[in-house]
Amino acid sequence: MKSKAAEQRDRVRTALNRVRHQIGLVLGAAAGARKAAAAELAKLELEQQIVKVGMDHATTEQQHEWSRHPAAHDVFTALSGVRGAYYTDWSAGPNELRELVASNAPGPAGRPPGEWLGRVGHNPGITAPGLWRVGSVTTAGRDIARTFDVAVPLLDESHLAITSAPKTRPAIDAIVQNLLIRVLSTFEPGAVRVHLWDMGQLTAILPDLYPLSRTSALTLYDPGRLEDLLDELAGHIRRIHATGMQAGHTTLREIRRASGQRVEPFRVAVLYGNGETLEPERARDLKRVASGALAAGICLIMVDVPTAVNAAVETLSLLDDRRAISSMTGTDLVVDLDPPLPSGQVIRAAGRIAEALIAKQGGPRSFADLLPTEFGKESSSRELRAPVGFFEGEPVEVVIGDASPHALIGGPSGSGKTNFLYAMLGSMCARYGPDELALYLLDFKEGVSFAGLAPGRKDASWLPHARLVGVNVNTDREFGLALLRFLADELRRRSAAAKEQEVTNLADLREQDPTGHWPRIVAVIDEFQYLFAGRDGVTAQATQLLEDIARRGRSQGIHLVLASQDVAGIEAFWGKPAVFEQCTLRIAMPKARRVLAETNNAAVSAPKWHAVLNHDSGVAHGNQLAHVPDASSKNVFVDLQHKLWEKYADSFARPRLFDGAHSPVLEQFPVYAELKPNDRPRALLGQSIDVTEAACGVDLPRAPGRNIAVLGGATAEALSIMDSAARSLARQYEGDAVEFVVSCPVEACLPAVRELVGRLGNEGHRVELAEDLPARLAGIVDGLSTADTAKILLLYGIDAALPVLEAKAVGQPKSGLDHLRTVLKQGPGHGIHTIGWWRSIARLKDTLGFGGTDDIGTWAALDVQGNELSPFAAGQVVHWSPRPGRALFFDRTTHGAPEVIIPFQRPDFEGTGVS
Ligand SMILES: Nc1ncnc2c1ncn2[C@@H]1O[C@H](COP(=O)(O)OP(=O)(O)OP(=O)(O)O)[C@@H](O)[C@H]1O
Repeated sequence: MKSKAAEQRDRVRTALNRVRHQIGLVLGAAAGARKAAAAELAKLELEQQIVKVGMDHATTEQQHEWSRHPAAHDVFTALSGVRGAYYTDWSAGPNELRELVASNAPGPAGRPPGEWLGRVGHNPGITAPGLWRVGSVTTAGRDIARTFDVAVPLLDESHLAITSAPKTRPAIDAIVQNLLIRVLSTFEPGAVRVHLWDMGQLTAILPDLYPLSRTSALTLYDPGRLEDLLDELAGHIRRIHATGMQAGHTTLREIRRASGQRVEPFRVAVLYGNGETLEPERARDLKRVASGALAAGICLIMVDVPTAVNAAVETLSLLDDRRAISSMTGTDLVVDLDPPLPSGQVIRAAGRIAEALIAKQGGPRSFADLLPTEFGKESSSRELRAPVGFFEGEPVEVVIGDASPHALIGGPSGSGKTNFLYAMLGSMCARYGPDELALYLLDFKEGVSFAGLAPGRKDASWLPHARLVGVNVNTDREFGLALLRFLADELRRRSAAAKEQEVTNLADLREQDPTGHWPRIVAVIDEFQYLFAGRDGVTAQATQLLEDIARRGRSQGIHLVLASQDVAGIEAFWGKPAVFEQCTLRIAMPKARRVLAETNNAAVSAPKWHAVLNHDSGVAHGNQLAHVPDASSKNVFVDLQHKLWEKYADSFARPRLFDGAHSPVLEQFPVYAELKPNDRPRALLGQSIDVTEAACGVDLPRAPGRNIAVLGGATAEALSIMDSAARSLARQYEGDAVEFVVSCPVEACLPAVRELVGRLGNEGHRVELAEDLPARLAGIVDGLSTADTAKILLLYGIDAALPVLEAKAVGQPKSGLDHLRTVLKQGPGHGIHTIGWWRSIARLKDTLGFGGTDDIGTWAALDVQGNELSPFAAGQVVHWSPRPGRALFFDRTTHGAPEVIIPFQRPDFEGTGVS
């Protein structure tokens, strides 16, 4: 019998064995699970490895290694299953992609080159293909069905950034050139412009496209001047943005869609960098351009330019010279790049596009192309708008209105400024009738550039829009001043009318006052810098008036067009920024300096017979290049003028012609012809330098001081003034109601004087050529108190008579000079007026003695200096530079300051020896 203890031990042992068994079981299960897990892990690792490398991409050794894996069979079976299923789904994928590319990259954008290369595109550029082919991707399987096209968006969709791999420049050039020729071949010529910049080279960038470089379709930039390209692009962006904003659009695409017109070409700018970051300023500019470019139809293709831009960018990273990774297809797919298009074919294609573009531009257009089919159909109520030239066949317009009220035109001599003015005036006059546009034309140049616009001897026609034509005014700056004064007066008149109608601009005034005559006024002043040619009163007044007109003319429809040959003209503005700033329309002829903004060099490179038009104060983005047709050749403008003249001449008055080279003729002066006997005779001395044709005259009432002194040694002018004064007075007295007493001690002048005496006598007047002047004066003084007949004393060269006058006759208390002084002092009150010619001021002073200058109430000075005249002009400073054919005239009763006049041309007569 087992002891109790033994039994207990057996029980424990048994229990322990059971536990051991259980533990063994658990451990066995755990080991099995672990093994299974390890196998699963190995299987998954294998699967991962296979997926990573690709079932078909493994090397033979790899394949072999995999096949030795215990799970190889399972894994390959599973993966083949998955892949099979996937490819069953994907079988439609390549096709879908092909169709997608085909529909978004039609024609040259995506089709093989044989179908289009060498043909000129027809797409007008209102819309653009969305994608442009660069290559293809073939997915695993290597069967044709799994190859699909790869294309990138460009133009207004996305930029493209290309990153090179070593030795891939030719491959990159091929990508870029293929893309560019696809783009260029898609659109009609002119619809796309390509800009090329390569940091490393100037000339050898994509040479196959060079045939296009003689057109605007291709522009190359200096390697060191990326800023030029960026500035230009920034300018386009700003301009397009501004145009779009006005019409309520934010992108060029919207503007095109809304207007149905291309408006602006697409632009593709290719930037070749070197993989290094740009200098900070350029990088900033580039970022700025890139962010606004797409909305303006500008696309950047950046090669190795590692600047992150804040805009849509697709990427192509080259793996080698045939393959790349594209952001369009993701990193798993390798793009097989299209091979370069055959160089010869690209050159030919570029050549054809260039020829088509040149042909389309139609070569130089003619003046007739600027003219509308029907004349005078436009209203100038809001603005004046007229084409002045062409760019690539498209008209380029000048706009003068509230936004661009005044124009500044600059260009060196011979650059075509005058021609431009003619083109502009012709184009405007053909569009706007004389009721809509009134011209005031002034040319300070020597020559007669505007003379043909007024009726002439050879051609009786005139430009009906012209109200005033001033030529040969280079010495008559006062005429410029007169024009400015006239414009300032007109400005006031218009302001007053606007105020009365409670409006603020011309358009509204015309609306409120439809029967009023409110044409837009354009005042053209060629070589305007002459206005500022001296440090004198003319310059000061001209500056003030010009500033006033420039500032306020805008809203009253008074516009200045200031032209100048050289920098001097513009320098005249220094210190007068108001005028300069108001000239927001700038027109720079080739090589013009300072007309455009300082950093804007467009005029430097402008070709002959072109002009850079800029409505934005000369800032680069406002540049518009235009070929200006020849408007100045024989009969070109004249033909238009004849047509306009026939149409309007009956209803509009002829313009006033002021020709500084011609003295006026008294007999041809309407004021002279209209003179009749009257109580207040008026002596005409010459022509006023004024916008309206006015004679300047001296009233000779019976009042003290009403004598006239002609001062200076310029004989011809002095005779002229004496002559016109006498003849005009003669017409205002009945036959013998006046007596002319004439004296002329100057031998050389006697024939002229005798001629006048004869003429006055023939007209029935009492006229006496006094031989003994002292005696005659004594007689006049004696008869002063009883004088009833008016007397005009015409005393030529009194200074020559002074010795005789000073001598006292024996027994006489008074000399002839004393009598003369009495006549000068008391005569006018009794209707006895002296018109005397002193050849020097000193002699006049001698004549007057200590009695002061009051008896000389009016004078006309010739070749005497201004400072000598002060005592006769109430002590004021007198600016006067004597010049032939002009006199300085002052009438104490009517003038604040003296004015320049033009003595009349004395009728020719024989035998005077003085002319
Ligand atoms: N667009 C053009 N096409 C053909 N010929 C032109 C053109 N522009 C100007 N010309 C010719 O060039 C010459 C000089 O032109 P224009 O008189 O207009 O120059 P300018 O700049 O006014 O010179 P200047 O200030 O010396 O008068 C003229 O004989 C004119 O016929």
